[in-house]
Amino acid sequence: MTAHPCLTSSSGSGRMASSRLPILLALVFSSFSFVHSHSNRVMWFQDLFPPNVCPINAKANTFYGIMFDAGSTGTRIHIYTFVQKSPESLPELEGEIFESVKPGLSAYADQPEKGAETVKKLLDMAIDAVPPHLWKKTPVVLKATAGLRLLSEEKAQALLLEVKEVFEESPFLVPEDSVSIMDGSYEGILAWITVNFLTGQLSGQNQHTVGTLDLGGASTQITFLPRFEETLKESPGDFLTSFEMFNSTYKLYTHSYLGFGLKAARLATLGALNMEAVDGQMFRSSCLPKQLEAEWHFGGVKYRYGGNKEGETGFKPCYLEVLKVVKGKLHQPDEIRGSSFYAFSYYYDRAVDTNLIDYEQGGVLEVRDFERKAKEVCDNMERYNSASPFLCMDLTYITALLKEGFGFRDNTLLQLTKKVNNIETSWTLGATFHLLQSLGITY
Ligand SMILES: Nc1nc2c(ncn2[C@@H]2O[C@H](COP(=O)(O)OP(=O)(O)O)[C@@H](O)[C@H]2O)c(=O)[nH]1
Ligand SMILES: [Ca+2]
Repeated sequence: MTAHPCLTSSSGSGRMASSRLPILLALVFSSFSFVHSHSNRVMWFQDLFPPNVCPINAKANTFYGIMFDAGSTGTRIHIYTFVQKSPESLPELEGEIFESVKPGLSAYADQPEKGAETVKKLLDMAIDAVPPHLWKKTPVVLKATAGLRLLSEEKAQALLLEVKEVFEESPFLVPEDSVSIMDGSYEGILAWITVNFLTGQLSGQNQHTVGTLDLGGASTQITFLPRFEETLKESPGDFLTSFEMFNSTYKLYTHSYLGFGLKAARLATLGALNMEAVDGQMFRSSCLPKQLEAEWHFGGVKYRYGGNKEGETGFKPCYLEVLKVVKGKLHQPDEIRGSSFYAFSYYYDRAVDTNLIDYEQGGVLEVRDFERKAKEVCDNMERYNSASPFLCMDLTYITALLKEGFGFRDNTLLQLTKKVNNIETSWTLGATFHLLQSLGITY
């Protein structure tokens, strides 16, 4: 029996999202979201369309791009669908299938084959999602971020090599350099491209671009388009990068701070970052519940940590501890103090965890909202015991990073966003545009 072309199958709980986003015109959205929970599930529209007009599989002008984000805390696949309506028009982004696994590749530092296996499982989703006749034309790329940057060259390369083999055994197009560690400055720029593309700021005449803040597990990025001459003059040279996209050149301020992601900051606060032979040693902090004693695995290393049994706990001593991690370590461009930023990843997750924003909707916060919440959590540590024991430390770190690290004001506005028009706000979309452009497929 021939399968209906609308029939897709999925190996996990992948999410299919779609939104049509013409690139240079005003945005018109028609979106839906769909959750696969079993394999071989029929798409919602199977009965609505005869096979020859199936809206996804039957389009001759549909093409795909597969981008893996090998982050420090997880590996994610983003399968983007594009549609070119006529030879003259620019392709539109139609939708995204997204799935993730934990832990990230760096947790397999000593078992690279096992690490690559997690990538293979995700790639099987793409086999189901992309019609077979397009496999050969669909590029697949993996870019690793801070988790792999922190591993030794040898261990990182062994992981990348195994992943490359998985790609080469797949039916997809494997471009040169398909598996690599991404330069930190690209991480910020590509996320900035994604957010500003999705919010329509890269099209038309009046572009009011927004700055972006990404807080990962091991590194954090800040990116914006400087408007003031002083910013260009006063920023260190390697914080400014020119980038060409959609026929425009953007001179962006961007920096990736390695070791300043949320989880790396936990280790730094505990005094355990970059420590050799930490096995058995107990790290204590006033940011943790007094009686707590536990173990934590990060980047393939086991850490023992606990509260200040006898000493102080609460926001004040915690803030002082965290301050040591950030104070004087980050560049503070004056220009950003009064502007607003899009913030995602762990900024978003911790705001959701503490009911500052809704998980689906996101929301707008001021920097001081994180501080207020940090005080509430740290000064009532036992009440928040059910959530992560690191909640107080995480919120205090976010507060210190924003205020003392980047130099934001208490009332600086943060637009907390996970998705725009059903597409994940991740650097992966910007990276896919860049990839398609470099392959001459589009843009
Ligand atoms: N909005 C969004 N957040 C993501 C995505 N992928 C990862 N994150 C968030 O990124 C954080 C983890 O950072 P990770 O990428 O593992 O660490 P990094 O290597 O230091 O960047 C978590 O808060 C995740 O929720 C995504 O596709 N979209
Ligand atoms: Ca990341």
